[in-house]
Amino acid sequence: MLDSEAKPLRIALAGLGTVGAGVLRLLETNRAVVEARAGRPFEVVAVSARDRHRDRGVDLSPYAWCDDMTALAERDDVDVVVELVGGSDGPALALARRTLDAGKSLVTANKAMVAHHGMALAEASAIGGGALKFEAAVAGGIPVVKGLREGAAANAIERVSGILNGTCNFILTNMEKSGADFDAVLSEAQAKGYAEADPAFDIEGVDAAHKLAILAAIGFGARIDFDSVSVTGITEVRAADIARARTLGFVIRLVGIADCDLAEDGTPRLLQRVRPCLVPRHHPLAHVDGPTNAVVAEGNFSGRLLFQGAGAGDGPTASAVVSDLIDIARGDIGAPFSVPVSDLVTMAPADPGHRVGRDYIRFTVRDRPGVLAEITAATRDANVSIESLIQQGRDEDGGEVLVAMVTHEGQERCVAKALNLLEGSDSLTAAPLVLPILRD
Ligand SMILES: NC(=O)C1=CN([C@@H]2O[C@H](COP(=O)(O)OP(=O)(O)OC[C@H]3O[C@@H](n4cnc5c(N)ncnc54)[C@H](O)[C@@H]3O)[C@@H](O)[C@H]2O)C=CC1
Ligand SMILES: N[C@@H](CC=O)C(=O)O
Ligand code: NA
Repeated sequence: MLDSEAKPLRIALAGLGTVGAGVLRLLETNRAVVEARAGRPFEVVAVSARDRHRDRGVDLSPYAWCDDMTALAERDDVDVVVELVGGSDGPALALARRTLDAGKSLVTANKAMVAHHGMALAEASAIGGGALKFEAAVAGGIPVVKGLREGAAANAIERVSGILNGTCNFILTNMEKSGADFDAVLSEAQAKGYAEADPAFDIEGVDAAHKLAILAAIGFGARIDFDSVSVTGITEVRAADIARARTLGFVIRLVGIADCDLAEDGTPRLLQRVRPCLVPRHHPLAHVDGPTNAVVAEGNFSGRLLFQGAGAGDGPTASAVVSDLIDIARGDIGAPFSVPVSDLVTMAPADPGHRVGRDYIRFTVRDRPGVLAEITAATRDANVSIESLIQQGRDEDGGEVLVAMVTHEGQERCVAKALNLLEGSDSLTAAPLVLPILRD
């Protein structure tokens, strides 16, 4: 219940784009419910963005305007700064550091900044005493940071995986359903506010990698290691791959997976990868469509946990930002990751070569005799066993055809060796595309 005598939570907001304007709208619409749950009034004191006069569909007149966003951190009338500007470095990072160094709390949706600087920010938060919260940074509106940090806290987490980028999922599912063109669907995702300011972060898989690195840190109690995430985006996936995958009983989704291996001396190693995968049609991730995200966490006592919901867009992301503000208003300023930053372990990256799995491999080849023999000689010499092979169509000009194969289970290093043997071959017109097949 709202205590009318309680001190208001005084908020400054930097960034008034898709998410920032969404936060102001949510606070206007849901003020009563938000304040009742927080037990305190919420007062937005000041705001900052690039353009004061842009029409955002929200009334900015009640709030002080700051041209210099980093000055928000110095204001005596502010308890918490909400950073919704974006960019791993630059003004967003300067604001975040100054906020935490001033002992104030920081709420951010900026996964790029948390993936690159999360450890330093967590240290600043521990020293200054302000909270560091970033629920909106991972899978938008899905309460997965809280879910892992609190709900699954009793478990050793064995694996975290999921569909972590709404833009890519929107593109892949639209290409699958309507045969739409990649660029047209990307423009639609941008218009709907799902994409990053630079959509290359989305389609090249980097945004999903940012989120995976954060989830891995929370799940495994490890220091964030963004640099060791192996990343492949969706730019090389063609409509023809989606069609062939469908024929074989799969859909294509961009999936991030983080799990552990034991090195020979028994120390745990971390494997983090983002790749377009073939997902069997009966798998729960195959039904995650449009901008929806889903995170699967495997706990040693809870079993498989599935978190699913809107991963992008103004409303869902604003919902996550304001839930962090409610936590801060209630006095929850606990460790931003699952344990205090000084207790997070450093995990070296694992070598994926010995991992066993099945792959879809698509070759783009010249339409001439002997090409298939060349490919199968390479797979034979690398000990890659082929389960099925489709060669379809012939270019009208007789130039290029696609050959798609699915392998039997085998070590990843064998597939890498086969591709190595084919490198530089005059029969291939482009680098082969390898899409792992997700297990159940
Ligand atoms: N759009 C979405 O669905 C989601 C976005 N996020 C994250 O939320 C953050 C904000 O994203 P959006 O609202 O989509 O971005 P946006 O591009 O719509 O808005 C960014 C805002 O920051 C301001 N800004 C940018 N650079 C500035 C600078 N140098 N000085 C002053 N103001 C500056 C812009 O004027 C604008 O008001 C990003 O970190 C993004 O990754 C997180 C989850 C979902
Ligand atoms: N660009 C991101 C926005 C949310 O994090 C996405 O598409 O998922
Ligand atoms: Na979230």
